[in-house]
Formats: sequence, structure tokens, C-alpha cells
Amino acid sequence: MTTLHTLGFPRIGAKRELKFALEAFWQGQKSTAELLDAARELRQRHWLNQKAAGIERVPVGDFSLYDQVLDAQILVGAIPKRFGLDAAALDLAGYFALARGTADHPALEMTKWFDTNYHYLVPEWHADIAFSANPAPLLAQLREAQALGLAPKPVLLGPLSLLWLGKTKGVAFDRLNLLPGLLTAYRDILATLAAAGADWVQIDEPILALDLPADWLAAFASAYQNLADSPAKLLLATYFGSIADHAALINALPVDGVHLDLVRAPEQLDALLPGWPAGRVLSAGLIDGRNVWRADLARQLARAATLAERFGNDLWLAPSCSLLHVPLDVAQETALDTETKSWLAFALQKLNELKLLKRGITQGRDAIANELAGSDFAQATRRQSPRIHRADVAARLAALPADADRRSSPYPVRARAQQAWLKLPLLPTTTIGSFPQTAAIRVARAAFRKGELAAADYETAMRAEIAEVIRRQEALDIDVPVHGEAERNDMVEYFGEQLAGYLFTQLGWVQSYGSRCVKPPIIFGDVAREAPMTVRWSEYTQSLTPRPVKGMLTGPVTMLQWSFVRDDLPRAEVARQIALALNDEVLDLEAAGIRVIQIDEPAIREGLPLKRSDWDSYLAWAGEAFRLSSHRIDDATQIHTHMCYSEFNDILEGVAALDADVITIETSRSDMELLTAFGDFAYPNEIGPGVYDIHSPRIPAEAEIERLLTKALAVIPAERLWVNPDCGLKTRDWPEVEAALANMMAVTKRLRASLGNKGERVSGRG
Ligand SMILES: CN1c2c(nc(N)[nH]c2=O)NC[C@@H]1CNc1ccc(C(=O)N[C@@H](CCC(=O)N[C@@H](CCC(=O)N[C@@H](CCC(=O)O)C(=O)O)C(=O)O)C(=O)O)cc1
Ligand SMILES: N[C@@H](CCS)C(=O)O
Ligand SMILES: [Zn+2]
Repeated sequence: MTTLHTLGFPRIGAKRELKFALEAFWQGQKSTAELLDAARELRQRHWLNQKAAGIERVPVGDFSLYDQVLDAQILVGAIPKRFGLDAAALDLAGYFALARGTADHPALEMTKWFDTNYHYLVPEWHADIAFSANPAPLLAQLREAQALGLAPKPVLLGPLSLLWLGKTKGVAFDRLNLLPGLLTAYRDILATLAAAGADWVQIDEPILALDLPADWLAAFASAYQNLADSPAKLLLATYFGSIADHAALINALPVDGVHLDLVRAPEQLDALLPGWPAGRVLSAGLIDGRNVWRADLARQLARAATLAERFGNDLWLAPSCSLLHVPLDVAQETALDTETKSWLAFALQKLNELKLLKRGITQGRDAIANELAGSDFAQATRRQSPRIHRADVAARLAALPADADRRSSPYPVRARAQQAWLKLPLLPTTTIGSFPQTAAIRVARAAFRKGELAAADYETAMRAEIAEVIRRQEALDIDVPVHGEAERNDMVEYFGEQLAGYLFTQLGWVQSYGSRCVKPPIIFGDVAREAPMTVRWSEYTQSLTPRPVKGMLTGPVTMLQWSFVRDDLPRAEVARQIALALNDEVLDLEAAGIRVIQIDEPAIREGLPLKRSDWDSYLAWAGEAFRLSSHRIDDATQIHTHMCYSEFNDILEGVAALDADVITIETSRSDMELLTAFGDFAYPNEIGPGVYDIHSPRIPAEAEIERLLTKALAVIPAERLWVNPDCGLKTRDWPEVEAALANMMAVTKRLRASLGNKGERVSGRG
């Protein structure tokens, strides 16, 4: 009979219990035992949720106190020497030192998990690293699940993906040299898990969805040959894309089962099935683990039934990938109308969809006739809903001139017009937008939302916050201040709430990194701006200072990437709709006298398709959408953009093609590595490489900032260099922010003096 399983489950908790337990622990308000209890309680609740929904093999090892890739590093004893910690004796202080850094040790670098908004901690590979199996924490969780009478399936990040996702440090070397030692650790771990009763182990190798070099593909064959005598059966899990290009390799691997993402890449079955080894389990990922739309049950049942005919007991059904990337339970959403709710499925609803598919296969269609009718009805109402299609949006897009995404003049001309009024000093300073989202701000917003604080009082509180933010930036002498984003719950959700075509949830939390979560809004229909969204806040801010205030918007690609997007329209088309809505806002800001405007695009790299063959078309429409958002603005209005948390080396031309006047970009955690590439490529416009990492509570010393800025000056002409932190400061507290920015300003002023030009920049006049 078909087996139901999941690859991973959300771990933060319906009410973000894990977040609050972690943050209380970090603040010394919860003991180690209390934090571990909270974690155990969540794990058990989630396993039981899955069991109740008919999931027969629950995952173990998908839960983490911070990040599953960090846990995978600890599991194989791969802790960078610089921390001076022993994996086998790691306590919580050590664990969080790796994740969050300490006064002496910067945290592990953090970057995006494939094309998701989840961030993982990047392994640091040294040529002399000695791996050793450290299975005790995973084993303890396995026993917890067994004690609940469950049939758990441990989940490991596979050896090749773990190596690939890390970065080499020190003298350059080939990461594949580390494979033999790493495999010894995996063999030990598999033996220990099997001895503890795990008959199946899931090994995730998501890098198989990428274009891999030949030596890495060859390493898959040898690595899995090495693990072939594993006493536990191995389920090789792939997701986020097709592995069809590697069909022959995959079919020859000595593994007992393979999971395929049949939502993202349904066509890969045709490539894989002809050579599928007899007796190998197919885990069919039929339910979308990356989006929130209710499955078309009839369609999925037809697919599942065909597979069941061929595979019989060797068919497993699952979501397409871990459910980490979707919210937990749509039933908790009390503010959504019944029709809208009927279109949606969060993690718990997706489990139910799997259960229905199994019932349909084993007992026949009639056994789920009502549910099939319900699903058909929901698909039909969604397709036909008048709330989804807007003729005005379509007409406006159709009427755009061919050059709507071009500024009227090239950058050098614009730079002159901008410097003429901005009169900025050399190495102008700015921040990325947000200032600390203090408890007071969030409490005020929570009260406002509950109706306990009147709109006017909320407005007054936010204005007071803005005034304070301006006062502090003036005291620091920052050249281009911002309003601080106090009024925003989140840089995407905030805009989603104000745009037509978007829905938002009350409890639709998805983990972004560590304890930090986001509530991605849901794009369900055509997007349009109903009314100005940020203008009054920016206008007010400008009234407080003679300095040029930078207005702050989230760009179309990021609005798309960090939302759940409708699946009935190409993403490019949705991006164009958002771009026009933002263009309305840009023009209104400009008219209101806000003539420096940042259009954040931190997610542009994350949205890059996993296969290189799809890159050009993505970069073309993403770039067009970005540029379209500043359609028709004046040369003298300076457009900034900002990007963070990604490797940008691959897409420098695409980044340059956005033609923003200034880009502020995260670089400090990677020690300005990116800048070398920007220098080689001769990035044409202005650039502000982040001079310190804002995701760590560490205050960067002046010497550190100076070292990074000096490195930047070696590759970027001083006339085009800006000085700023890596990203927004919303997660930090004020003492840290003021100390860090004061150091940044002191270094900048020293460097300006040493560059011998304390007056206006000359760049724009060249
Ligand atoms: C820049 N980043 C972002 C990403 N994705 C986004 N959608 N947004 C981003 O900004 N991806 C990449 C990075 C990831 N970085 C971060 C950084 C910080 C957070 C974060 O702090 N998230 C908050 C939740 C933010 C939010 O929605 N706040 C709301 C609700 C606040 C709240 O919890 N209120 C309480 C009451 C008040 C209290 O007691 O504190 C309540 O309602 O119960 C708001 O401000 O109104 C987090 O807490 O995790 C995310 C990604
Ligand atoms: N303007 C945003 C960008 C974050 S990527 C902020 O400062 O938080
Ligand atoms: Zn950022």
C-alpha cells in the first residue's frame, strides 16, 4: 500500500512559540531546560499533527533550534576551528555562538537556501578539517519520536549538498577533496541510526536540481557507492527542480528510493521512469510545498493513481519539498472570507490532501467523492472570480511604450543632475532604511490592529519615532537620512496590505532565519495601487530635516519573490503589474519633493532560476520590472537599490542592467569578496558595499570598517563609493546601532580627509 510521508515540517509553531522561547533564552529570561522543553513540545506536537493526518513516516532531524544546515555541520563534527569548540561537547552557548557570533567571533555567514526566502548558515571548509560523526542529538530526537509510537524517518542533508553549500576558507582547494573523510562520518551516522531502529533514512541532495560540474556528478556515483552497504535503506530526496539531466546517473545509484518534486518539474518523470530500477521506491512530490494554493485533487488523484498502478507498494506520496516554506494552518485565519479560504492550503491542509489522495487510490474515487467535488468547486470559483481580473490593469500594461523601462538619460548625465542639488561629500553615508523595530513600536502596532489604539494615536506614535530617528541620524551626521520604517510590519507585507490583488494572513508565519519570521502576503489577483502608500510618511520626514531624505519602497521582484504568487499567470506578468503600482508611488514621492528613492531588491538573486538556461529570460523580465517602476522620473531624482544575503557574482551584468544610480549591497560577511568581481566587471554606477554585518549583535570596530572600506577603495573609484551598513537595522537595538554607525562615520571622515577632498564629489561632473 502507498506510504505517506513528509520531507520536513514547519518548526516555529502556530504562534511562533519557538521564536519566543529562543529570544527569551537569549535575553536570559529562560533557562536551557526551559528552551529545550519548548523545543521538545513543538517537535512532538508537530509529529502528532502529522500522525493525525495519516502521515506514516514522520521526519526526524528537520527540527532545529536555529538552522538545519548548521545542525548538519555539527552532526559531522565540522565546526570551524576559529570558534575553538568541540562538536561532541557543544552546549547551547556554543551552538548559538556559531549561529549568531560573539564579541570575538563573527557568526557563520548566512545565505539563501536555493530560491527560497529561508537563510542557512554557510559551512566553512578548511583543507585540514577532520570530520567525525556526532549523532547523539539526532539520536535523541529519533528516540523521542519512537517513544510516541511513531515510525520516524531521520533526515540528513546529503554529503554532496553539504559540501557544495559550504565555502572554502584559507588556501584555495577543491571541496571534493573533503569527501572521503566526510563519507566516513556519514557511514558511522547511518550505522548508528539503523542500530537505533531507523529502517529508512532520507538523504537530501537538493543540489541535484542545479547544473552540476562533471566532477561533482561523478562524485555522486562514488559517494553513494561508498554508502551502498548502509544498514538503513536510503531515500534520496531531490526538490525545487528537475533532475532529468542526471537521469542515467540517478537510476544507477545504489539507493532504495528517490523523491522527485513533481510540482516544480512534473516532466522529469518521463526522463527517469524508463530506467527506474525494479524495487526502488518512488516518492512522488505531488502536493506543492512552496505555495499555498489548494491542490486540484482530481488532477493529482489521476497522477497518483497512474503511479500506483506501476509502483504498487513502492509508491510513496509526499509534498514536493519540506513544508518549512509554507505557513501551518489556514483554519486559524479568522479574517479571510470563506471563499478565499477555500482556495488555500497551508501545511496541515496539505497533509489532508495527501491523505485524500491515498484514500482515493486505495478505496477508489467514490470514497472521496465529496472532497473531489469540493476541490473542483474551489478551482472553478477561483478561475471565475471577478475579484481576480481587472481590465484597467491589463489596459495600462498594454498601452506602455516600448521604452517605458528606460530612464531619459544615461547615468553620467543623471549623476551630474543629481550631484548639482544633492551636493554630497565624497564617500556619502546612508543606511539601508530600517532602524530598530523596538518593542514599543510593535506593541503600539499590535494595539492599533486590535482596535485598542486609535488610528490618530498610532500615527502620532510613529511620527514621534520618525522624529527621533531623524534626530539621531543628524547627530551622527549621516548625509542621506531615512525615516526608519517604524510604521512597517515588514517590507513586503506592508505594501501587500495596501495593494489591490493581495491577501494577507494573521498567523501565516514562515521562518526566514533563526527566530525571525515573515508572513508572506498572497497575490491572488491583478495588482494595482489604490492610493499613495508611503508619501505622507516621507513628506513628514523631509519636513524635519534639510538633508535629502531617502524614500523607501520594496521593488517588484522582491514583492513577487517574498509573496505567495498566483499560479494562473506568468510571474513576469505579475511583476509588471507590481512595477506599475510602484511607479505610481515613485512619481508621487518625486512630486512631494522626495528625490532620492530606494527601490529595494534584496530578492533579485534568490529569484534566479536554478538552471542557467533559464537565467537570461528571468534577468530580462526582472530587470524590466525594476526599471519600469521608475518610469517617467526626472534625471535629477536619484534611484537607489539595495541587495543582500546572496552571491551576486553570477549576475553582475543583470544587477548593472537595473541602471539604479546607486546600489547598496551586502558584502561584509564575505569580506568584500563581491567587490573584486564588481571591480573586474567595472560596475558603471555608484555603489555602497556594506561595511558591517547587521545580523550580529557585535559592534564593528573602526579598524574592521576601515579595512573593508580600504579594500573597497582599491576596486571602486572614490567618486562612486558610498558608505553604509550591509542591510536594514530593524533587528538591532539602539545602543548597538548608534555605536556601530558612530564607528562607521568616524572611519568615513578619516578616509575623506586622507583622500584630500572634503568638499563636493566630482564624479557627476566628469
Ligand atoms: C530583509 N529580510 C526580509 C526578508 N523577507 C521579508 N519578507 N522581509 C524582510 O525584511 N527576507 C530576507 C531578510 C530576512 N530578515 C528578516 C529580518 C527580521 C525579520 C523580523 O524581525 N520578523 C519579525 C516579524 C515582523 C512582523 O511581521 N512584525 C509585525 C508583528 C510583530 C509582532 O510579533 N507583534 C506581536 C505584539 C508585539 C510584541 O509583543 O512584540 C504580536 O502581534 O503578537 C509588526 O511589526 O507589526 C519577527 O518577529 O520575526 C524577518 C526577516
Ligand atoms: N529597506 C529594508 C531593506 C532590507 S533588505 C530595511 O532597511 O530593512
Ligand atoms: Zn537587506
